[in-house]
Amino acid sequence: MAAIPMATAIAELDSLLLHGPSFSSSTPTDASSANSAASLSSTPPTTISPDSMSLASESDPPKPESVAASTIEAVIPAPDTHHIQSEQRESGQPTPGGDDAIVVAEPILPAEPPSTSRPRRARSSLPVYNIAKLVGTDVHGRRRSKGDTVQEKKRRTISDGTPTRRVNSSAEDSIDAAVSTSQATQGKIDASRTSRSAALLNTPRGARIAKKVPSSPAAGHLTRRATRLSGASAESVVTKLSALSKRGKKAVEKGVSRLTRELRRLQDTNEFAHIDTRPVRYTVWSNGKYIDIDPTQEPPAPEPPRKKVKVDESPAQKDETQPEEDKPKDSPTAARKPRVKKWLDKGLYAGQEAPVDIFKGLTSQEKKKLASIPELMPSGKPNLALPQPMYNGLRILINGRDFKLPFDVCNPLPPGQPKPAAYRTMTKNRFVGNAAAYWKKTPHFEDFSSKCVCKPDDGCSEDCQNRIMLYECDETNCNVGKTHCTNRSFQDLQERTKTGGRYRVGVEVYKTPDRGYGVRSNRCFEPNQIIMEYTGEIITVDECERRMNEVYKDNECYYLMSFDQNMIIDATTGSIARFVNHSCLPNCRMIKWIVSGQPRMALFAGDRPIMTGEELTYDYNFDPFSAKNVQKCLCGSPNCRGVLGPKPKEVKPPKPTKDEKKTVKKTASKSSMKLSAKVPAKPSVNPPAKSSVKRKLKDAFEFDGDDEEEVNTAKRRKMKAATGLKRALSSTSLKMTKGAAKRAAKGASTIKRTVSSISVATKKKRTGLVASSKAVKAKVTSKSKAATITKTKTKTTIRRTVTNKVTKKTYDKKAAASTSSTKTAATTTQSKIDAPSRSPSLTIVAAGVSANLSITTTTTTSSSAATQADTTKPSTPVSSSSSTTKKAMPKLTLSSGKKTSSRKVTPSRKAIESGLSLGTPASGLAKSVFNNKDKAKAGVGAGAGPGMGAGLEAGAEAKKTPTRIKLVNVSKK
Ligand SMILES: C[S@@+](CC[C@H](N)C(=O)[O-])C[C@H]1O[C@@H](n2cnc3c(N)ncnc32)[C@H](O)[C@@H]1O
Repeated sequence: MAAIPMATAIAELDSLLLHGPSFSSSTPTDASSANSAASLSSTPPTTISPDSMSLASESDPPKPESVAASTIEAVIPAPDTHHIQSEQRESGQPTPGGDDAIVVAEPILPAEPPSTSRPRRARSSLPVYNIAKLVGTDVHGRRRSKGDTVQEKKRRTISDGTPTRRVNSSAEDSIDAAVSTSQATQGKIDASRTSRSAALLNTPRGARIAKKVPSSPAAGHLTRRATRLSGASAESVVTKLSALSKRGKKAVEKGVSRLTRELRRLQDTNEFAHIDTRPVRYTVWSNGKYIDIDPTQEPPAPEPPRKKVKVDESPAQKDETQPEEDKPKDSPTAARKPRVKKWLDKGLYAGQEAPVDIFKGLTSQEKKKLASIPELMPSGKPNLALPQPMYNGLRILINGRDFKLPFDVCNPLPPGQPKPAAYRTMTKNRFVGNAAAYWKKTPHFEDFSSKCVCKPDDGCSEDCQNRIMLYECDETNCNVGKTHCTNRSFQDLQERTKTGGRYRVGVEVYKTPDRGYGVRSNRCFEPNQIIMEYTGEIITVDECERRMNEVYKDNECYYLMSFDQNMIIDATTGSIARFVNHSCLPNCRMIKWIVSGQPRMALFAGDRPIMTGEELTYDYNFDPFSAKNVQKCLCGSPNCRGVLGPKPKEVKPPKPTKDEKKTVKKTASKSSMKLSAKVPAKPSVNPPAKSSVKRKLKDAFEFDGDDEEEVNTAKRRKMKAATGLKRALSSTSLKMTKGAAKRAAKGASTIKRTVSSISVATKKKRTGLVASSKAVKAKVTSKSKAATITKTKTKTTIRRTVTNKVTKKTYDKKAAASTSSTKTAATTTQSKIDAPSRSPSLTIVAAGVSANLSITTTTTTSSSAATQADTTKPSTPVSSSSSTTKKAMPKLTLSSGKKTSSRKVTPSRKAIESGLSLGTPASGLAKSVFNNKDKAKAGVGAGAGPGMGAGLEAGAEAKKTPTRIKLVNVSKK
């Protein structure tokens, strides 16, 4: 092997690499050399052909044979002359690296004879690619050509900074390409040598490289080694090729040849080789959120330990609830101990004992019903797997109930309802002004000190006398105790709502499409269940009048309701019950109860359950007093009355039987007082005329259309009462009345009241009633000027004044209660006579019939109104006003007497409520005392209800419009 200068060898090697073995046929010529030189020095090509010099080494991989060639450490004979070689020889430049340099090169192949075929460049069949364009770098061409620095910035480097090819195909690129190809071919080529060879080029880059390239081979070797260590070049294509078969290699070579220059430029990078040198970071996700854990940051401070629960815990529980940090660190197992979830062993009601006595807690009726359902009777063997619900299940099974999912499971109510403008709420009634004093003077139920006589099994249900009288049971008046008592609605309400929440409160205000605001249910309610209390300021009539004239004169809505006696609830400041609208077919009732001696009004569900989302309504029994104030009713019920007006009156009384006539006779003769209020109304319309009497009687009986069944019952009862009354009225003469009044004055008249078989009287009181014959006569002649009801033998005097500007009615009532020692055949009951000093509607309780027995007299002239006004002069001892009738009510016997039994006369709770609901809002006792002369301000007195304001305003129209005189009478036997 002949030694040749190293420079020559390198030059030859470069030449070889640049041309590539495959191009050897075309390279030997000088023309091609010149061509190559031109190519090397040219600006980056925009078009590169496969036979271009710059691409030759890239596009044509070495032959497989050359891969297997071992490293040659010798002189490599130059296959052909090259212009660089020539230059070197001519210039006599020393070979960089010296003679001892190790050159790694592939074996030299024998030169092929010159090809006779046309030059490749001329071959139009070969595709021509604009690589720069393809890779998107052609836009930088001009800038680079001007020596822009971008050129340098764009240069890719391998890990140790060794420059590789650039996009353009300048001379240095060509050299770099050659070097890369050489590396790819042999994998052992010394980069420093190549760089040196590049440095030999007479180009700016050559000059730069010449400066940078270290002169010592060791330095170059280091660079080489570092390049290999980068990981990218070590896994070169050629290395892979060596492991492939011939065909596989060809395929790879073909693929490689198609690699774009850009990709090839990148193939040594970590990204290309998918080598991620960054440290691995594990992301942490919690509850669907990415948690950025910065290892440099300190872990967050542990949460402060929670407050200790006061309840006693077992040691095991304590151990579980103890925070991790509190646990001893020397017991890692304890710290890692997972929390154990406890599951019920069996069934929904696991853990609850099956009731031993399934009758326990049921009412007597429920017990009876349960006994009639064999399926529900205990089989003797308790079902431990699925015991029945302990508390309510059986009751629900017995009674049945419409079912709806609980509120929090299924809430059909759309949220975000518009709410009324801020208004002041009041959860408890507040007496304003003289109202409190007035109430204290009123003979209410303080003297009702006896307890009910219910048994625990009964649970103060339908027959509880407290319930019948609309007293709520409490510790003082209940015989069965809180556990069994079911007559504690207001207490239940308080219990239910004390913790608040939509479901517990159960109602919400919402905007109705056409009636302003309304109230709807947020939950289900059972029939007759208390829903919410109607609270507000309790004011006197005078105060109400003042407010109407001064404060509310411009209001469209009034929230005034007749409450008790002459008092009114003004809910302008009050509970949201004031927003409850009217319906002619309501699902609720407004009922007044006495709770711990105080009157309270509340909205109760009607006779059917109320579903979630239903609008709550009750019948206002609205009396507009004037056509001017009539409002159209928009309740939309099938039986809608069309206007917000009073309940219809109906019921044609049947002809009385002989027995009834006799009874009436007796009744009339016995209690003349009861007629004192009634008599005046009657003759005013029909002195003796029977047809008129009939009509009046027909008018007299109102009924509540809420409950059909109840209505029927009420009708029957009313009919009986009506016959008696009719008879009494028709046969009453002045003389008789006078005599009766005398007897009453003597206390001979006994008022009986049959409520139930339970005697509730604790005090015997005698009531004397003096009804002046003059007053009665005046009433009969419709001049009713005065009626004096005087109860003598007691010293209690109640002055009740319904004040209008002109009208005043004064009652002197000297006994709050009377005694009854007389007993009926079936029941002997003496009730407290004056118990019904509650609102007139409540007086129905005594008779067990429809609460309000009203006689409406229509007077059409102002003179009659004036006459009435006269009757109400303060100086005149009272009269036929509604107030009078209220007081007289208990004294009018409606029961048929002889065959009266407790069962017969005991009103059902529904009947009472029905009657009450009738009486509460605007049913208007005060309406009866309608003082035309004074512009109907008497209407305020008891007009009550939302319609009261209208009643007041109607006063102006009083002279022109018919005056309604409504007398409400309830008698007691
Ligand atoms: C006590 S307020 C009831 C709450 C009232 N909707 C509000 O927005 O304040 C009574 C008034 O509501 C209206 N209203 C109630 N029920 C009605 C009905 N069924 N049809 C028409 N208007 C009704 C009448 O204007 C009535 O004077």
